[in-house]
Amino acid sequence: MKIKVPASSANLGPGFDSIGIAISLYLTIEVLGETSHWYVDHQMTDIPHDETNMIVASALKVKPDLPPHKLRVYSDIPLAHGLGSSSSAIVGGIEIADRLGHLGLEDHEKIEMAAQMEGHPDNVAPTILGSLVVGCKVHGHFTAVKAPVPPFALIAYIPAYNLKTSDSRAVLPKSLTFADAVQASAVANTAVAALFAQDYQKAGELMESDLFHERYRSQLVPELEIIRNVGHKHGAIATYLSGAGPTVMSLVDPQHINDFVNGVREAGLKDEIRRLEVAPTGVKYLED
Ligand SMILES: Nc1ncnc2c1ncn2[C@@H]1O[C@H](COP(=O)(O)OP(=O)(O)O)[C@@H](O)[C@H]1O
Ligand SMILES: N[C@@H](CCOP(=O)(O)O)C(=O)O
Repeated sequence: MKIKVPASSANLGPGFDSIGIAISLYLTIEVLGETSHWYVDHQMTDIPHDETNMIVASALKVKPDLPPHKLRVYSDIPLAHGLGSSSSAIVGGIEIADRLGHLGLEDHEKIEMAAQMEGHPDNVAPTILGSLVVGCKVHGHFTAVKAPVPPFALIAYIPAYNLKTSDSRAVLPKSLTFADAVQASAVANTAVAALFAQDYQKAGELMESDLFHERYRSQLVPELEIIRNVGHKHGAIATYLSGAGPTVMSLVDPQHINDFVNGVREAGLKDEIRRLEVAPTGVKYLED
């Protein structure tokens, strides 16, 4: 059995810890036979091969008595780059528990479990449901709603350096004043309304007006402001910090992709640029 899990790009600017989009990079997990102990065969550096591996640990949180198996893992999701690798690992683990344990979990139950493990639903909800999802925690439980997908190309600038989510969260303030929280959530609310209304000029402007996290994190990812400025001249409707960074994501008019990419290169940025698609479906189970 095989499990295919998309990556995700969270926040979309002001939707901090709430909004995310599933994208066309994948974690693939092959579940091989039963063994005496869990073993994860993979080529990633500094990632455990035993039951402490995040995929196995997540599966065991859901069903502690799962019999040990050998897994083979392939991934084209860069680790610690703001493209949701840890959420994909968690969601993959939950799917293993569901399939091997014959649990018959519904999507909303998977979202609840995954978001409880990750702490927020913005990566795990699109990874489970596919496409663009808005979610939150209310009365201790997670809930999520699919939103229309903007018809723009997703162009990711993926810096070579890593940035762990925990390090990027460490620069955020512990609290906001009441007035700042009201203003930041009003921007986010209006951005979501513009996405549902498919008013992309307004949505783009509001996606670039986050007040929750980007201003604190831009010191860690100087490429954000540079690419945002390129986008204003070369056909992007919005540029935001993908997840906790360092990937910078731009929504670009498909007719202007070459202009935009040339603009990024002319601005002196030399790391990887990838055109990604929105993944319309979330985690998938494939018989073989
Ligand atoms: N395929 C995987 N298998 C096991 N652990 C993984 C996998 N992908 C990610 N992780 C774990 O998640 C960590 C990266 O998480 P994080 O810092 O939140 O960055 P990201 O933005 O990529 O989610 C890795 O160091 C590793 O511990
Ligand atoms: N809302 C979180 C999202 C983290 O996403 P990741 O892809 O960097 O794990 C945050 O901004 O910290």
